[in-house]
Amino acid sequence: MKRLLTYLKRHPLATLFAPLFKMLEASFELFVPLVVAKMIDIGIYQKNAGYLWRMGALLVLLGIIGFGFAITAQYFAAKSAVSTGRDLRNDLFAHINTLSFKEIDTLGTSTLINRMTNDINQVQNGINMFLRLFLRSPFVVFGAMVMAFTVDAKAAIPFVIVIPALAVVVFAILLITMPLYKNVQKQLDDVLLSTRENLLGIRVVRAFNRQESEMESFGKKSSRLFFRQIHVGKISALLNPVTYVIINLGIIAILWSGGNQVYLGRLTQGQVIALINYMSQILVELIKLANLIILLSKAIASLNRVNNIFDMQPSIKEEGAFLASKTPIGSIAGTAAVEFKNVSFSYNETAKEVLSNITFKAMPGQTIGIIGGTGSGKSSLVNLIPRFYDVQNGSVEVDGGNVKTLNPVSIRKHIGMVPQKAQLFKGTLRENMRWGRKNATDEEIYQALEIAQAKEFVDSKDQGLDLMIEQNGSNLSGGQKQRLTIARALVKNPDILILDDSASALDFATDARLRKAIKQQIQNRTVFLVSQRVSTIRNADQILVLDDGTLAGIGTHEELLRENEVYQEICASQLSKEEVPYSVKTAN
Ligand SMILES: Nc1ncnc2c1ncn2[C@@H]1O[C@H](COP(=O)(O)OP(=O)(O)OP(=O)(O)O)[C@@H](O)[C@H]1O
Repeated sequence: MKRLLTYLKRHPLATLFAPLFKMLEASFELFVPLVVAKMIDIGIYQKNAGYLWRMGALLVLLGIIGFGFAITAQYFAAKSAVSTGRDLRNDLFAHINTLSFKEIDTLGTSTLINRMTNDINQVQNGINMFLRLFLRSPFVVFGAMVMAFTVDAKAAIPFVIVIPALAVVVFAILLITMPLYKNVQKQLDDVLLSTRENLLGIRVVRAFNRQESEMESFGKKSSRLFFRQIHVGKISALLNPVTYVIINLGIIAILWSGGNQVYLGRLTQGQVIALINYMSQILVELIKLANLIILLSKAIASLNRVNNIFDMQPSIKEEGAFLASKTPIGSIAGTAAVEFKNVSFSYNETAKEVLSNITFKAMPGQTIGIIGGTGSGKSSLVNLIPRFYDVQNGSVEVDGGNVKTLNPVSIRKHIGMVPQKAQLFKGTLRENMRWGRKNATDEEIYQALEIAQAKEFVDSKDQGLDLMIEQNGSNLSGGQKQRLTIARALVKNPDILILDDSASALDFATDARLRKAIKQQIQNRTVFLVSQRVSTIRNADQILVLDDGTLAGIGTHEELLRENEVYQEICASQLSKEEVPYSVKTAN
């Protein structure tokens, strides 16, 4: 709540004017029954047409002024709500961008998207309604009661009974329904998450012919939402009949006692009508208030979920010593570009270690091949170099500095990372290529495309660097995307290039040409080549063989082929017998 207040304070005028104008509108509304009473008692009773016209005009005037105030209040309430929503959304997006992968993995992307969209929208709607009604409704309820007493204290006694009775009913129903509405909201979350996951993975769903079972599972979640909504709806539906019964009993009481008073000449007919009108105003406002409370309870639940993300602190902060961006890595003679010293790592403290006791040195200009079975820890290992995660034991050093003491942004400036999943963004090819270096020239981009073996296919498209890339690169093939992501990393001209299985969708010939071009054209750069293919890493200066998170061997292709059983097994499954002359125990 405190956080929300600081956001509302950024728009003080709109936030104050909205309830203020709503109160002014309500004040005008409270005079209407009095004017109607006068019309009955004087205009109709005395058959005074002139008076009726004047009072009629006054009613129209009250209506126009009230309408003006209502529109102004609505404008300010919407302005405050929308501005607060925008600020919250921007700040939450910025905050999510500071979170480390550890937190993002824990929360999950779908949850984060939900917080950014649905939850902030709920908060926005809550603010809008709150500013419009939180002062107006209680003001009208008590104002109408006070006005009723000014009409006639004795005849207004039913108000003293009806208002508390109404309040008790409304709040009892709210008390029962509020937790139920929370459940509805939770289920709605579930449905939204499921929708998002299914639509993002629609190709996989179709490929596995899972439509039926996915529809069934979605149907179940959707039905659960339906039943929860119906259940809470049934209880909420009691609100209207019960409140109408109470109000009508109040009206009967007013009519009965008021009628007697009119008969005795102590009260006029107009005054009785005014009392009935005030009773109706109270009913309408109490129902509005109940709806406001329901909406607020949803908005508060959403606000709490947004706050949970705001309260989450990044485990890796953008602080620490700066790795000089102007001095290339490898300038200090004898210092390794990257060094792992007894590194052990797991994704969370309680989980099994994904990497255990890894020690190796990558000297500047060396190419390091990393090979191992699926899930052996190859991607996890390279993700530690740009400090995407922090290790639990040992240390990862870049250019002689422990990454834990270095500002992660400054480390990443030196690294060109090509992740396993090729990810491009909507925009032109040129915009995508400039992600690592804003001012890269077309010539530099073409040079990178050439090394990445992507120039030919870019040239085959008429638009060249203006080629429009759709969301997620959906208008490109898997291999084309991979080559473009490699080119994007090369445009950055990094000191350390990490290719995490980035050529898996390329044919062998293109893969070979790519490696040759990297070797010839990017010298003095340290390159990490992660692959499951022996052919990709066999010419590396050093090959790390990973087996279930441990370093099973380190050396050149020839050394490992001679001495390392795990490597021999991998080679035996991929290379010809002539290329693997050594005995392999479990070769296939
Ligand atoms: N974000 C994560 N959170 C939790 N566990 C993870 C995460 N990423 C990977 N793992 C686990 O860490 C282990 C190593 O995964 P990693 O991706 O490093 O293997 P890999 O050798 O690169 O596999 P592949 O060749 O299939 O890409 C696996 O058991 C995997 O389940």
